[in-house]
Amino acid sequence: MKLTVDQVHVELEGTPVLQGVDLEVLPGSVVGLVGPNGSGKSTLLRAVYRSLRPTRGVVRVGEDDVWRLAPRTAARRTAAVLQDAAGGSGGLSVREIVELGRTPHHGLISRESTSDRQAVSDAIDRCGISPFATREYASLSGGERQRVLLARALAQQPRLLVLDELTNHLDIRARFELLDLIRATGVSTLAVLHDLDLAARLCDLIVVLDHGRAVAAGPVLDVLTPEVMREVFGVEASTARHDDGVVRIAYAASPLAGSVAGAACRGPARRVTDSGTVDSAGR
Ligand SMILES: Nc1ncnc2c1ncn2[C@@H]1O[C@H](COP(=O)(O)OP(=O)(O)OP(=O)(O)O)[C@@H](O)[C@H]1O
Repeated sequence: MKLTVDQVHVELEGTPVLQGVDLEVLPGSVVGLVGPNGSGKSTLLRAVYRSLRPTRGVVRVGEDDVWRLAPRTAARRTAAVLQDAAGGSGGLSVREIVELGRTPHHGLISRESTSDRQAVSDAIDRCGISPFATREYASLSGGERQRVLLARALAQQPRLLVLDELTNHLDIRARFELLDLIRATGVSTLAVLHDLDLAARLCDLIVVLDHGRAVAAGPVLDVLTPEVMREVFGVEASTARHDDGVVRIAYAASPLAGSVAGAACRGPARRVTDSGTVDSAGR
C-alpha cells in the first residue's frame, strides 16, 4: 500500500521539529529515512504510525488520511518496529509477544482463530526465532529481541512497515539476514537507518532529513552525493556503484568536514527540487 506524507509540520513545545516534509513510499518499495541526530526522523515515523498528530499536513496510507481512520483500521494497516526496550514485556514469552501482533484483527470478544495461529507461526518461522519461542522475551539478547519485534509486526500482516533503527543490536550477518527478510516481505517499508551502507543496500530510494526538512530524495547515488555528505552529515565521502552492483560509501582518510576539531560544517537549510535533488543554492 502506498504511503504519502504531504507537507507535514510538527511543532513540539513551540519548537518546529518537522517543517513541510513530503515523501512517498510506493507499494512494495523500501524507502530509507536518513539524517543526522535530531533531524526529525523518529518524529516523522511517529506521525506516520499515528502516535503524534502533525500540526499541519496529511499522512495517507493508501488513499486514507491515517488521522481520519478508526484507530483499529489504522493499526491493521501499519506496523511499527521501534527501538527496543525490554521493559514493559510483563513476563510474556516470545510467542505471546508475537501474538500481540494479531490484536488489531480481533474484536472485543473474538478468540484466536486458525488464521491468527497461522500468521503467528509464519512470522516466527520467517524471523528464525522458533528455537526460543517459549523463552521469556526479557531474557533475550538485544539482537534476538529485534527479531521478535519484527515477527510481531509481520504477524500483524500490515500493508506498511515502519522501522526505526531495526539493525542497531544486530551482528553483521544478522543485519544482512534481516535486510533480506524485509525485502522478501514485499510490504511497503519506511525505515530509519543510521548506517548509510545498509541504507544503500536495502532501499529503493533514500530521503535525507536535516533540521526537520527533507533536503534530498531519490536513488542512493543521486542523493548521497559528496555535497550532501559534507553539508548534511559533516563528513567527506563519495558514493559509487562497484562492479558487483553494490553501492558503497568511501570515507576520506580525514572524514570530518569543516574543522579539525570535528564540528560539522553545516550549510544553509536545503530542500528537494522538483527533480528530487538538492537545491545547492539553498533556495
Ligand atoms: N517534546 C519536545 N519538545 C521539544 N523538542 C523536542 C521534543 N521531542 C523531541 N524534540 C526535538 O526534536 C528533534 C527531532 O527529534 P527526533 O527524535 O525526531 O530526531 P531523530 O532524527 O530521530 O534523532 P536521532 O537520530 O538522534 O534518533 C530533536 O532536536 C529533539 O530534541
